[in-house]
Amino acid sequence: MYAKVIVDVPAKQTNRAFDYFIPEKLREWVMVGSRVGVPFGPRKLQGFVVGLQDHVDYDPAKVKPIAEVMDLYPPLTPDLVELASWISNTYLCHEITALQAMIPGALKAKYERHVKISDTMAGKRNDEKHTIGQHSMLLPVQDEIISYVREKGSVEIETLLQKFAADGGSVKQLMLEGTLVEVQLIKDRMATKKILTVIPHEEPSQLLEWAEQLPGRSAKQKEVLQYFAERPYPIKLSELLNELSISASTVKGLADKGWLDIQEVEVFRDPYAERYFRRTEPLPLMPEQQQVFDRISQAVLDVRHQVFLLQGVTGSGKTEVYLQSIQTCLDQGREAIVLVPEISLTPQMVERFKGRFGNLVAVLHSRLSPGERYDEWRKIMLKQVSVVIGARSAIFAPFTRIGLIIIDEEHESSYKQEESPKYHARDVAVARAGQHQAVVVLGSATPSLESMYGTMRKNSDRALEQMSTATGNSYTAAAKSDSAARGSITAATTSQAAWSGTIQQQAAPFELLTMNNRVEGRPLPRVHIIDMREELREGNRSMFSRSLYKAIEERLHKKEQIVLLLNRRGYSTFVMCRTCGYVAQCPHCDISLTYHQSSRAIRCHYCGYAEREVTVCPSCTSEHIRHFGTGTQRVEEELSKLFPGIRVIRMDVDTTTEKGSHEKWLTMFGNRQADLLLGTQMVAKGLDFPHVTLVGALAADTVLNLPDFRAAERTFQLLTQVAGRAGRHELPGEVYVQTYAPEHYSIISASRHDYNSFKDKEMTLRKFHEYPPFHRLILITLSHEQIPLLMRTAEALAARLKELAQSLAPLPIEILGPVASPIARIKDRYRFQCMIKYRGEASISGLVQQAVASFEDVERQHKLTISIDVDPQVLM
Ligand SMILES: Nc1ncnc2c1ncn2[C@@H]1O[C@H](COP(=O)(O)OP(=O)(O)OP(=O)(O)O)[C@@H](O)[C@H]1O
Ligand SMILES: [Zn+2]
Ligand SMILES: [Zn+2]
Repeated sequence: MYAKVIVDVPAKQTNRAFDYFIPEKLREWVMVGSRVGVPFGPRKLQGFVVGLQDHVDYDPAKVKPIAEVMDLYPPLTPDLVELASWISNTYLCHEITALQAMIPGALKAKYERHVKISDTMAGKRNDEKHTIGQHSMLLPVQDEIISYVREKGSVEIETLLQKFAADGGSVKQLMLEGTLVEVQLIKDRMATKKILTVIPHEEPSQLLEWAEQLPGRSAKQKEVLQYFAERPYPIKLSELLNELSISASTVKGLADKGWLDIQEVEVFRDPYAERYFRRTEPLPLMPEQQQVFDRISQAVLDVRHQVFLLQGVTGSGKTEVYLQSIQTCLDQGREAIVLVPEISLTPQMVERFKGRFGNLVAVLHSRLSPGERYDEWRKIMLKQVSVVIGARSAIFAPFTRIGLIIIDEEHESSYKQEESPKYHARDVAVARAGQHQAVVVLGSATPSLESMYGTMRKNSDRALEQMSTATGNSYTAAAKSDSAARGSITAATTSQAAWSGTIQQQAAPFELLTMNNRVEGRPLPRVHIIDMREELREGNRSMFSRSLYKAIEERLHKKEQIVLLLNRRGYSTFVMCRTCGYVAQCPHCDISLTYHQSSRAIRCHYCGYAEREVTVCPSCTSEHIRHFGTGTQRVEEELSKLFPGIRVIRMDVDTTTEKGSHEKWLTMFGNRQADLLLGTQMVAKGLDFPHVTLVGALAADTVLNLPDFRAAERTFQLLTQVAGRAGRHELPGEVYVQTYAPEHYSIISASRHDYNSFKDKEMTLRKFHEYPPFHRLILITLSHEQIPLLMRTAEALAARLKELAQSLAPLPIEILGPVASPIARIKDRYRFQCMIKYRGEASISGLVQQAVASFEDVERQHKLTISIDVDPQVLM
């Protein structure tokens, strides 16, 4: 038997599977998805088994054996292995990068250099050691070193050198003469947590009998046996000691007699262990909810792969539909994955799922410690749970019987990962659901235009797609030919250049489901647009319009609650000299520094560079330096000036870094310990507080000015979402939107809760400008320290792309650029970009791969980087 293994080296030369022989003793253990240790050139590396086969078509003597298997159960399921290959093809990343993204950080390999006693020495006495040819005297310290290593089996070199620090030379000597040999071990970054546990393995009657036999002075031991006779269950050693006020030696004495067992038992680090979740029952559904639920649950029951786009206004009760659909899925004995944006993975959200499904739910988010994350993941692995709720990467949960995948707030840009693998969780979800004949529900009040387009797509795209797949295949040969074998390892025959698996490259059209009403017929809040230019003309220079000011005052009086959104990205946070116009810039990036009031420092958000605040202009020495404070901090100050005694909770990156802080603030707000919740986008999503009757958006339109074709869409989404926080329960809500662009269609549509008019207008514009979703984009960013080389390479790459695009003539492919990136320098590296615009669902990955491959030498020799982003969300 042979295994195909992808090794732990993200490089072009190793981006394919290598063949290894499976030794007899490992046959039972090696499966598709196993982690294995394999010899690779002079090293030993971790790798993933991606395939098994009976024979190889070349001299089997050249195939090296697998050295070890890392896990009892493979950490990846076969469908995930296939998905990794799809991701690598779709998003143009190394396959190992995709595989690594699917397992928890705790399982990433840690390579350790150890020494052990050489095989020839193993059976001998220390003083029988031989150096080359001659017998040598054994120094006492060498004797000690050998005995130490012998006892331990193997010792990390670092540890050994530390222990025998004074005699480092002796260690080296022993290694040189071959008494000690170096071995490389592959270890996990994190071990499972084990706790000493006392286990009674005999009947209570037997325990009592033994208690009788004990002499009188062993009263404590008697007590322990009696304790277990009454309560014959395992208990943590520490707990037992505590409970009976005894010492460990008492219990150990009993264990030595064989009357009790003390064992290390694996425990799960559970971040929610101390929390109690009140059980909830399914609510009787509203008519619109019922219709939607019927469609979804029928597809689940039919075991039919279908993607639904659920467009439901804020407060229409989407979550209840998710919960009941999941129940259908669980009743069928299948599993469900729920993705929510990191930022809205709030305690409120977790509570709703834990409340309904209790211990069947695992939670995965980035605020867990690596240990907690690992343990939640293992609960999935060991099938102790059937629902996982988590951020983006939870789409890789190692379930094997997926029936339903839900993506809440599907329009969120955070579903796209910005580092390699640069996948979009929504597209991965559709692919994975296809593997399982599962249902996908994309839910949002403001669906992305991409998903909306998915419901409009006709089969005419098919023809185009088939055409391009055929062309894509012609690149397979090119990719194959450059696969130089390494050492004695022979290249596997499969090439990864063109997708040939079972995942459909193009899914069937999505089905649109809508819910236009809030539950129990509650009205959507009334939205007022405030023209801030008008305010200025009337002499109001404050950041609050007169009407918003009055509205806040009124809520404070009525003891109702307020949510204020400040979209920080567009707000002035820089340091400027009012005399000469100097703006403090990062010396390493082309970006202005941000003022942080709490630390009185100015910082770069890209590279972390920081300096103390300036009081004198470095350019003209004027003292008229103006600090435009971090948006939210300044608003907070202003609020307490205008409304003395107002209780404000501020939520932004500065106040939510600490673990659990998110939860703390929201609980406080929920308990009405504050009047006003002020924050960045964090306050816009998913929150459901009954006493919030007023929502204000300060500087609503700042995103509109960003150089991004999605600016209008993002503005519309953000305003609709934040407006949706008001009046969700009995009390009706009201919203104030302050803007300098009151006539913009995104703001007008949002104020009327009119998704369709926004969508129609925006679709028309996108189509006209040939932007997504009608065309697709691939962004290629090149960076280097020197402009001339960078420019030359960027131009050559663009030319190469154009040349290759020519050969696909009937397909409309446009190569734009190269141009300097909107942020032209980051961390002292200049940046240029090329954009590829193309039609249809065509896969042009082969073309891009081939073009980029011709610049590999430049990349290596000059440390130039070329990064590829398929379907980019951020164009900076
Ligand atoms: N069938 C129902 N009967 C009574 N109350 C319901 C029903 N369905 C949902 N609700 C309640 O209505 C409120 C709004 O529901 P939910 O938060 O699920 O809306 P949503 O569509 O997810 O909104 P958003 O997009 O703003 O997050 C919640 O408090 C929820 O408990
Ligand atoms: Zn100045
Ligand atoms: Zn910087």
